[in-house]
Amino acid sequence: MSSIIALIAHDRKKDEMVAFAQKHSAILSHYHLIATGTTGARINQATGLEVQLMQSGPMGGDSQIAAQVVAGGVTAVIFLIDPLFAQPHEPDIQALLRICNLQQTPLATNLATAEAIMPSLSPA
Ligand SMILES: O=C(CO)COP(=O)(O)O
Repeated sequence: MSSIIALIAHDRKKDEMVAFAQKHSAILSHYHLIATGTTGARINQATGLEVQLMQSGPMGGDSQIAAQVVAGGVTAVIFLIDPLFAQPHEPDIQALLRICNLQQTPLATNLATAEAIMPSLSPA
Protein backbone atom coordinates (compact mmCIF):
# COMPACT_ATOMS: atom_id res chain seq x y z
CA MET A 1 0.00 0.00 0.00
CA SER A 2 1.43 3.38 -1.01
CA SER A 3 1.44 5.73 1.93
CA ILE A 4 4.50 7.96 1.79
CA ILE A 5 4.60 11.58 0.69
CA ALA A 6 7.98 13.22 0.15
CA LEU A 7 8.32 16.97 0.74
CA ILE A 8 11.30 18.98 -0.48
CA ALA A 9 11.84 22.69 -1.02
CA HIS A 10 14.79 24.77 -2.08
CA ASP A 11 15.74 27.58 0.29
CA ARG A 12 13.77 30.37 -1.36
CA LYS A 13 10.71 28.08 -1.56
CA LYS A 14 10.70 26.96 2.05
CA ASP A 15 8.21 29.57 3.26
CA GLU A 16 5.89 28.46 0.45
CA MET A 17 6.30 24.83 1.52
CA VAL A 18 5.59 25.63 5.17
CA ALA A 19 2.41 27.49 4.22
CA PHE A 20 1.41 24.60 1.95
CA ALA A 21 1.96 22.05 4.72
CA GLN A 22 -0.05 24.16 7.18
CA LYS A 23 -2.91 24.48 4.71
CA HIS A 24 -2.98 20.75 3.94
CA SER A 25 -1.93 19.34 7.31
CA ALA A 26 -5.19 17.36 7.65
CA ILE A 27 -4.45 15.41 4.45
CA LEU A 28 -0.72 15.13 5.10
CA SER A 29 -1.35 13.71 8.57
CA HIS A 30 -2.71 10.54 6.96
CA TYR A 31 0.64 9.80 5.33
CA HIS A 32 4.11 8.86 6.42
CA LEU A 33 6.01 12.03 5.56
CA ILE A 34 9.63 12.05 4.50
CA ALA A 35 11.62 15.18 3.69
CA THR A 36 15.07 16.54 3.11
CA GLY A 37 16.58 17.70 6.38
CA THR A 38 16.00 21.42 6.52
CA THR A 39 12.63 21.32 4.78
CA GLY A 40 11.39 18.60 7.11
CA ALA A 41 12.53 20.41 10.23
CA ARG A 42 10.77 23.58 9.12
CA ILE A 43 7.53 21.67 8.41
CA ASN A 44 7.69 19.87 11.74
CA GLN A 45 8.25 23.12 13.65
CA ALA A 46 5.43 24.92 11.88
CA THR A 47 2.81 22.17 11.87
CA GLY A 48 3.73 19.58 14.47
CA LEU A 49 3.45 16.92 11.75
CA GLU A 50 5.82 14.03 12.26
CA VAL A 51 8.38 14.01 9.45
CA GLN A 52 11.11 11.45 8.83
CA LEU A 53 14.18 13.52 8.11
CA MET A 54 16.65 12.56 5.41
CA GLN A 55 19.98 14.30 4.94
CA SER A 56 19.89 17.89 3.78
CA GLY A 57 19.61 18.14 -0.01
CA PRO A 58 23.21 19.15 -0.71
CA MET A 59 24.36 16.28 1.54
CA GLY A 60 22.45 13.59 -0.37
CA GLY A 61 18.86 13.93 0.84
CA ASP A 62 17.43 14.06 -2.69
CA SER A 63 19.25 10.81 -3.45
CA GLN A 64 17.83 9.17 -0.33
CA ILE A 65 14.34 10.15 -1.44
CA ALA A 66 15.04 8.85 -4.94
CA ALA A 67 16.06 5.51 -3.39
CA GLN A 68 12.77 5.44 -1.46
CA VAL A 69 10.84 6.05 -4.67
CA VAL A 70 12.64 3.11 -6.25
CA ALA A 71 11.96 0.95 -3.20
CA GLY A 72 8.23 1.69 -3.57
CA GLY A 73 5.46 3.06 -1.42
CA VAL A 74 5.85 6.73 -2.35
CA THR A 75 2.46 8.12 -3.35
CA ALA A 76 3.73 11.54 -4.41
CA VAL A 77 6.77 13.80 -4.34
CA ILE A 78 6.22 17.52 -3.76
CA PHE A 79 9.45 19.26 -4.64
CA LEU A 80 9.27 23.06 -4.75
CA ILE A 81 12.19 23.91 -6.98
CA ASP A 82 13.85 27.33 -7.26
CA PRO A 83 14.23 27.86 -11.01
CA LEU A 84 16.31 31.01 -10.53
CA PHE A 85 19.13 29.64 -8.41
CA ALA A 86 21.81 27.10 -9.32
CA GLN A 87 22.21 24.25 -6.85
CA PRO A 88 25.55 22.54 -6.11
CA HIS A 89 23.78 19.16 -6.06
CA GLU A 90 21.98 19.60 -9.39
CA PRO A 91 22.92 16.05 -10.50
CA ASP A 92 21.11 14.62 -7.45
CA ILE A 93 18.06 16.75 -8.22
CA GLN A 94 17.96 15.59 -11.82
CA ALA A 95 18.29 11.99 -10.67
CA LEU A 96 15.29 12.36 -8.36
CA LEU A 97 13.19 13.88 -11.15
CA ARG A 98 14.22 11.10 -13.50
CA ILE A 99 13.43 8.39 -10.97
CA CYS A 100 9.96 9.82 -10.37
CA ASN A 101 9.31 9.87 -14.10
CA LEU A 102 10.69 6.36 -14.49
CA GLN A 103 8.52 5.04 -11.66
CA GLN A 104 5.35 6.92 -12.69
CA THR A 105 5.35 8.66 -9.32
CA PRO A 106 3.30 11.87 -9.18
CA LEU A 107 5.76 14.75 -8.94
CA ALA A 108 4.90 18.41 -8.31
CA THR A 109 7.76 20.84 -8.86
CA ASN A 110 5.82 24.05 -8.29
CA LEU A 111 3.11 25.23 -5.93
CA ALA A 112 0.37 25.34 -8.58
CA THR A 113 0.87 21.66 -9.40
CA ALA A 114 1.16 20.74 -5.74
CA GLU A 115 -2.20 22.39 -5.08
CA ALA A 116 -3.71 20.67 -8.12
CA ILE A 117 -2.77 17.16 -6.96
CA MET A 118 -3.72 17.55 -3.29
CA PRO A 119 -7.39 16.61 -3.77
CA SER A 120 -6.27 13.30 -5.27
CA LEU A 121 -4.25 12.60 -2.12
CA SER A 122 -7.21 13.07 0.20
CA PRO A 123 -7.95 9.75 1.91
CA ALA A 124 -11.33 8.26 1.05
O1 LIG B 1 18.32 21.10 -1.44
C1 LIG B 1 17.24 20.59 -1.28
C2 LIG B 1 16.63 19.81 -2.36
O2 LIG B 1 17.39 19.72 -3.52
C3 LIG B 1 16.50 20.74 -0.02
O3 LIG B 1 17.31 20.36 1.07
P1 LIG B 1 16.98 20.92 2.51
O4 LIG B 1 15.56 20.63 2.79
O5 LIG B 1 17.88 20.17 3.45
O6 LIG B 1 17.29 22.39 2.48
